[in-house]
Amino acid sequence: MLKTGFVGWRGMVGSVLLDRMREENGFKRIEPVFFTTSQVGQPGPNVGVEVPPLKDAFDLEALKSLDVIVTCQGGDYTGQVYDRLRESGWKGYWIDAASSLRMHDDTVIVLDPVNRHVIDQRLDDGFRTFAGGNCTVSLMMMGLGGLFEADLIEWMSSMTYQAASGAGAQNMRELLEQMAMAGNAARAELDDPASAILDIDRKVIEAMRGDQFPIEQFGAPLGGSLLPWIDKRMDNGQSKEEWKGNAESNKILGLAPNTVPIDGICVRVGSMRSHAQAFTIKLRRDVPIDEIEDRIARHNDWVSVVPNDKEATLAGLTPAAVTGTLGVPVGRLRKMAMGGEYLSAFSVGDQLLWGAAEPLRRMLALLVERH
Ligand SMILES: NC(=O)C1=CN([C@@H]2O[C@H](COP(=O)(O)OP(=O)(O)OC[C@H]3O[C@@H](n4cnc5c(N)ncnc54)[C@H](OP(=O)(O)O)[C@@H]3O)[C@@H](O)[C@H]2O)C=CC1
Ligand SMILES: N[C@@H](CC(=O)OP(=O)(O)O)C(=O)O
Repeated sequence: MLKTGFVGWRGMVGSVLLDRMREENGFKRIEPVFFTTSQVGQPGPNVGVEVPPLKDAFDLEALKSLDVIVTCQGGDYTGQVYDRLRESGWKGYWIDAASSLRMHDDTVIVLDPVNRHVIDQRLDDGFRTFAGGNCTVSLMMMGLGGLFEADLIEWMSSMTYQAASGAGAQNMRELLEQMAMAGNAARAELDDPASAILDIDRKVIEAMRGDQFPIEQFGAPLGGSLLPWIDKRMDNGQSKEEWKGNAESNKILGLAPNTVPIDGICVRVGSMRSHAQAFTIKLRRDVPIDEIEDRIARHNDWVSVVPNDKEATLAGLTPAAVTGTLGVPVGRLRKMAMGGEYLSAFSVGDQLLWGAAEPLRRMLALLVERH
């Protein structure tokens, strides 16, 4: 059995990973060891098999004894440990949720329903470092995998609607605090059906612009508003989140950079934990819409096509409908006014499941299968 260390399992992504592993009986097939940066010696989590007390996540000797390390602890941790571990001669498998190693030449970005062929090839070639993709990228590729597989996409623009969870647990709390404060600012007027909506609106915007409005995490009001910038600025004016769309997607598919150009604007909205994206897709040829729907729906077990009507869209193509599930619905599929080669699409997916934890869980399961 592969001796597998888990770092970052207490965090948001790590907790979702543990839940999924419990659901799939994943801990029965490995020898799990749990690590911590803050609680050394305390009991490990209940995962249905006996586990030793928590070990120090910076203890290189303990890490070197492992066959596999799965980390959801973040890029800072990876930066402090990974190189030293490899330099010490450790040849185990490193599976990472963070972005820091993704674009390294010796790292494979894992999303096996889309790039199992790339993963298998790299494993045969001796690759030992694996990273989950950016949440928006993974969810986009799960949704549109059928079009990529058939090489139907010439280029694509993706406009995102990203949930608060992508920024972290504290940000989810802050979003709710903001919503509560905005609502409470107009409480009396809301309780009075005769009050004027413009009075309500004025009180809410005053609260949102006031000194008491909680913006420590996001830096600006998100509840009742939106934030059209995620992550750092790149030299070309893109945000880093936008840059990842192109760079990571092509790498996932094993393609040279920019083979399928992908660009757009990434926007934080007031969803809790499901990202949504609107796509403008330039097809290589004018493919009939029923063929497009068929290719999308057949690509993997989690994608589904939502009929392009209001009732089905509101019932199934929203963060409220999708959160907590592994489903990746794709809808609003139609040819655009620009011509038959231009396709619109909209997708939603839970950014902690397929967007973060699930590709890592499946990569570990794949290693278990091969050993
Ligand atoms: N959030 C996201 O959407 C995505 C995140 N990622 C990557 O995963 C990394 C981790 O993200 P995320 O899970 O959101 O991080 P969290 O902030 O939820 O958790 C990170 C670590 O904080 C420590 N911690 C301290 N206090 C607490 C507490 N009260 N409850 C739980 N943990 C606590 C834990 O480490 P310890 O047990 O050692 O104290 C935990 O592993 C990110 O840095 C990013 O690189 C990747 C894709 C998506
Ligand atoms: N940046 C993503 C979340 C994330 O952690 O992305 P990455 O794994 O690429 O750092 C978001 O804010 O929604």
